[in-house]
Parts: sequence; C-alpha cells; structure tokens
Amino acid sequence: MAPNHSKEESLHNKTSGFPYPILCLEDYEINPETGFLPSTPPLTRLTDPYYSPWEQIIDIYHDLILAGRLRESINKLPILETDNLKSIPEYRRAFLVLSILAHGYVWGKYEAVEDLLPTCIAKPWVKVSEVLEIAPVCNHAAVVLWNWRLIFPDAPLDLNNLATLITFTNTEDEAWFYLVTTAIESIGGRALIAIISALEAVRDRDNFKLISALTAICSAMKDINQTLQRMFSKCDPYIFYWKVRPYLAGWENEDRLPKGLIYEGVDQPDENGNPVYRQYVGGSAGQSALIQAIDIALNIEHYPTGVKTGITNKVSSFEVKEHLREEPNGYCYAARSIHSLSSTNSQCYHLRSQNQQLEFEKTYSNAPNNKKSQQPQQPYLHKIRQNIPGPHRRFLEDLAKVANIRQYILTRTKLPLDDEIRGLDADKDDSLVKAYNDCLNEMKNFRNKHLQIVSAYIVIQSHRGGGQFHAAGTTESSLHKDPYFTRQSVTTMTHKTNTTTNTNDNSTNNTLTPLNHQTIESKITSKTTNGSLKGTGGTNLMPFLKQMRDETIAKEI
Ligand code: HEM
Repeated sequence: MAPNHSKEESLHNKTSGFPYPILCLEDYEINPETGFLPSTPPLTRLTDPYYSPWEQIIDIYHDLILAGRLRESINKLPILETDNLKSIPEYRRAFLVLSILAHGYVWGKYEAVEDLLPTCIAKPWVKVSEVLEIAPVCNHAAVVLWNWRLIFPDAPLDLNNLATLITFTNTEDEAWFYLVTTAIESIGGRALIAIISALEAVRDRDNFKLISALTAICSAMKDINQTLQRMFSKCDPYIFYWKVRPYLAGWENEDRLPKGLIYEGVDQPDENGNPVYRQYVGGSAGQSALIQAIDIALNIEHYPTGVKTGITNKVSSFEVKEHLREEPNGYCYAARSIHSLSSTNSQCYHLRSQNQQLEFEKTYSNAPNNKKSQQPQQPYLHKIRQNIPGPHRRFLEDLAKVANIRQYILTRTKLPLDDEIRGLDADKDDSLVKAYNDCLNEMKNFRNKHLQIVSAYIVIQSHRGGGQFHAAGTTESSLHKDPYFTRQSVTTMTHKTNTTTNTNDNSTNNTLTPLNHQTIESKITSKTTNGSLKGTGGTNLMPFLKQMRDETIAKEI
C-alpha cells in the first residue's frame, strides 16, 4: 500500500514540520561502496625517502624475524618525525608499518618478550595514533582495513582479487585471515547505505522503503555469512592460533605482559621514578565497526557477560511502554523532528566542525536512545572503541542516538496507538516484522558461525598444545614443543641492562626449556581467573560470545 501522504504530512506538522536529516556516511570517512574500507586501495609504501628506514625494515621483515635480528635492526632506527606525513592514507600506512614493527619487536619469535618499546617506534607511533584517533596498538583497522591491494587493479574488490600488504608470519593462513575479513568489510558499503535508507524510511514513515532497506541489510548479512564461512578453506586453525594470534595480542589482560608496555620517550617516569606502563587490548575482528553498526541499527543491545537484562523472551510490554513513556504522544522518535534546518532538502548533517557537532549533540540530547546509553554496556565492546578510528567511532556513537527502527516497528504492531498512527499501512505490519526478524536471524547465523570458528581456531587449539605438529622432526622436544611458546616469558626492566642498544637477540640467550602441554598452554592460552578461555579484551570467551548471540535472538518481535 502506498504511504498515506495526508496523514504523513499531518504527523510531520504535529512536530516541527521538517523531516530531520539522517547521518551522512561521508562525514565519517565511510564510503558508500566500500564501507569502512578506504575507497581506493591503501598505500603500499611511504614514498617519501625520509621514511625509507621504516619501509626498508618492512621489506626484509620476515628474514629479520627468522634470523632473530628484528630488534637489533629496529634499535638502530633513527627517531623520525611525523611531520612529513601529508595525508590520511600516509598516516594509515605509517600506522600499519609501525604496528607490525612494534608487535614484532615486543613479541619476538625465538626471544623473550620485551616490555619496553624503543623511542624510535614508540614516539612516532603515538603521534600517528593521535591523528587517526586510535590507541597505539595493532588493531583491526591496521591489518584489515588498511592492509590490502587489488591483484588486478581494474577488477572488482572481491576476495578472489585481494592480497595483503604486510603480515607478521609470511603465511597464506595469516593473509587469508585478514583478507576474508577485508572482504566482509567490503560488503559493508551496501549494509550501511541500507541502514541510512531504513532510518530515512522511519523518518518518512515509509513502510515500503523500510521493508526494502531491511531486505537489503539482510541480503548483505547473508553475503557476510557466506564469506565468513570461507575462513576455513585457507586459514589453518593451528597456524592461526599458535603462529599468528600471538602477534596480534596487545598488552592489557595479557599474561605475557602483566604490567603492560613501556613506550620509551613518550611517558615521563612516575613520581617515584618508575617507568609508566601502558595497557591496550590488541587486534581482533571484534573491532569491526560494521558488525557494531548493524547491531546498533537493529537496536540489539549487549550487556556485561552474565547480566541477562537483554535476554528476555520476545518483545516485553515493558519495553514498549517504556518507549511510549519517553514519547508521550505515542510517536516513535523517528517522527519527531526536534530541530529544524534552513532547508528541508538537506540530506546530510555535517559533523565536521565543532559547532555542527555541538548542534548535533543538542539536537539529539533528548532522544530516548541517548538515555539508554546510561544502561550498563558490554565492557569489551565499549573498550574496543579505542581501537576503532575516530570518525568510525563517532559514526557508531551518532548512529546509536538516532537508531529507532525497532521502536518504529513496535509502534506499528503491538501498541494501543491512536487510530491516526495505527491506520497507516496497517496491512504492512507483518511484512515489517518479518523483514526485521529476517535481519536478526542473519545476525544470529553470523554469531553461530563465528562461534564455530572460535571453537575451531581457539578452543580446540588451546587444548591441543603447542608445537605438536610444528616440527617435522621426531625427537621428544620437537614433537610437542614450539620454542616460541616455551621460552621465558618476559625480559622485565629489573634484569634488563640497556634495551635500546643492540641486543642481537637470538635464542642463545634464552632457555628453551622442554615443557609439558599444560605449561605451554599456560604461557600462550590466556585464561580468566576461573580457568575459562579469555578473549583479546579479557572477555570470558565462550560465555561472552554466546550471550552476544542470545541477545540477538532476544530482540525477535
Ligand atoms: C579465525 C577467525 C576468527 C577468530 C579466531 C575470531 C575470534 C574472536 C574472538 C576471540 C572474539 C572475542 C573478543 C576478542 O577477544 O576480541 C571475537 C569477537 C568478535 N569477532 Fe571474531 N574471530 C574471527 C573472525 C572474525 C571475522 C572474520 C569477523 C568479521 C568481522 C569477526 C567478528 C567478530 C565480532 C563482531 C566480535 C564481537 C562479538 C560479537 O559481535 O558477536 N570475527 N572474535
């Protein structure tokens, strides 16, 4: 049924008279085609010769790691300024390069872990991070969003046409892990456009458009799920868990660096003259702004693990009444324009200037969704926002203020609303609910598939013990030991002499003690205090992921 325009108009007139503008993707460095990926492939090199010392180490990175000479080479680097970086793509390339250098330096391969990052990496890394508005630690943006090229530049951005720029291990498995995730992000453009379209549909009370937007979100999710399934084909769980994952780790909730990491030349010692340790969670696809954006758009809420507030059965009348209480005119927030712009044609609400940001805050300050942000949030999801680039993070924050699809659908289906509202497109209600539930179902499928992946790539591997299949030899030690995981865990400040001089690190300085599996696991497998598996951000892994899945299902109408 076509929208009833006269009623539409009267609804708008009942408020400010103007349909309010919807977020504009480009204002948040989001591309309508490539989503959170940059619209053109990331730089493959910093071409300014000033930065050639960094790029030259990257050129021979795997040789240096294998020879145990990465730290020695990094310690010889000059301390470069970041002023010669001229564009955001250059800053992104610098961030990727410095992240790979830093994590290679800290975690090493056959050496003890380092708890001090030398000034030549720490200082520029912190400066570059400030510009990109992210924590100075390897993250999803670096290894997935800014770490790809097209094999055939004229062919489309597709998993069959993608290659990585840098990896820690020079393995196909690591490259595939990033590329599958890059391909998933590339589907994001479609999903994000559909989200904006859905919000516009709610604003315009256009159910037909809303169904079509939800169908597009659902279709994007289906493609994401199919792509996720391809992880198994070329990323070996053993390689991932024992070879790749240790490099991605950060230094918060990390057993191998319990105090964190010293960023030399960045932080002054504390009042007692002791070095300051910084703690950040490392890289994880959990930092994908795309999945968070879809959650937010569908009003899927996540709570601290063990807090079951979000897991109620279907729609509770409380949820609906609560919404109505906030919107006493029985209206969903979408229809309420609490600000007016000079032009109704303005589609975008530009957030670049401070004034405009302030206006946005003012505009949405009374939004029901703003009040909801007071509710307890999932701490991991909150924490990893520091690893999401500033503009993308702001998109999530602003989206949360305006996302109202679910509330709108609820007001169309179950509420004792006045006839004026209920009369609109009443026969479309079922289709609206179905289109919304279909999206939830695909999100549930994503989380179920992801649980299978985590089980195969982490849980099973952690029980398997390191190095069983690592060495071709048959000696007792080569059968079940990977020397990387049997070394002493940290060279602490107390017994380090001069960490910035050439250490020529190699395994001769470290004890490669034969250990039983339990001991190996205790070195690499981070566990929570109750002994269950721990995720990157210190999450109680499986309960956390299962609750995320259950909170998705719980939103079914
Ligand atoms: C080998 C493949 C993968 C493994 C082993 C893996 C592992 C994990 C782990 C351990 C977590 C818990 C949080 C953390 O510790 O960071 C997590 C969360 C998450 N991962 Fe993955 N992941 C994989 C692939 C992916 C891919 C390709 C995506 C797609 C974007 C993804 C998206 C997410 C999301 C969105 C979360 C947050 C929890 C949720 O929203 O349900 N993961 N993942």
